[in-house]
Amino acid sequence: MDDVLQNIMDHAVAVAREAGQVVREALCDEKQRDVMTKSSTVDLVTQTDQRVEHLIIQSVKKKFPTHRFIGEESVAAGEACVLTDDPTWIIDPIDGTTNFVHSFPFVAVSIGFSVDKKIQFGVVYSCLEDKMFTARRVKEHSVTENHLMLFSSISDVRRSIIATEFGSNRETETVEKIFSSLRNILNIPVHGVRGAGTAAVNMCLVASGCVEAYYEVGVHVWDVAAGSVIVEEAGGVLMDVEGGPVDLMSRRIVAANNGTVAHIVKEIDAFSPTRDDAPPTQ
Ligand SMILES: O=P(O)(O)O[C@H]1[C@H](O)[C@@H](O)[C@H](O)[C@H](O)[C@@H]1O
Ligand SMILES: [Mg+2]
Ligand SMILES: [Mg+2]
Repeated sequence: MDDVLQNIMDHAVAVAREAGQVVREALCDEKQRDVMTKSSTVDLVTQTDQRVEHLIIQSVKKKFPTHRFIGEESVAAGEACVLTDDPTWIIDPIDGTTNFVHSFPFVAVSIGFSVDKKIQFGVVYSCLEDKMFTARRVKEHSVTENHLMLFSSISDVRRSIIATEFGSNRETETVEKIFSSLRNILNIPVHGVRGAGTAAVNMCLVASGCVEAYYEVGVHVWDVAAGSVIVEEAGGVLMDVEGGPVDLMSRRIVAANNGTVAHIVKEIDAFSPTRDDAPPTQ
């Protein structure tokens, strides 16, 4: 199985790079950044998101015809978001669509691969930085192209930088919760709070030791599937925002180094968005 998995992972890296090239070219063409909206007026999608997801799925289907898919834009188009034991590609064609639309320079292609409901490997290609992050759920972990993982050993949360995002839900109660968590964390006080505008890149920042923790409520499984392996294989931990094991379908995540995770979890004003795998409402 090892060689088989490596073969699949090599394909994921190659197709992520190909997809990244499409994204880079699309950035120079305003038409390809024309905005449509999904769950709210600030939940953006472009024809490039759809095109890149199609490219990835078609490329994988040719090589691995029995594999299944959970893709952000396919789910938006009505496909079910159900993780089975079958080999499944979990795809976010453009993580950071708002960044893409505004040319804010952090945009990633994120691909996680799951078997038996466990993510086996993750590939995050931060395509404007041209950084490829990969990790496989075995002892080995690697970040190609010299982007070494330098995991943070800071255990004093007051010396940390915490990454988070504001998401795309602007309901008053949600915004209140987001600011309540942010206020608690700033008041620790931490050195700073940052956000790259993409969950996948934020998780790679944790794996690289650039930030000590990343948390968000409202993410989706395609935002965090790949990053989850990258963080764990770098030596980090994943947790639910109220402590306990993370559930990638729950839309809640903390990814952190060991020293700060407990402190961050204490400060988050948690809430529970509708799960990714909830049956559709009629
Ligand atoms: O929709 P895309 O794929 O760009 O992903 C999301 C980000 O990854 C979130 O962290 C972020 O908070 C946003 O919700 C953003 O939408
Ligand atoms: Mg995303
Ligand atoms: Mg996306």
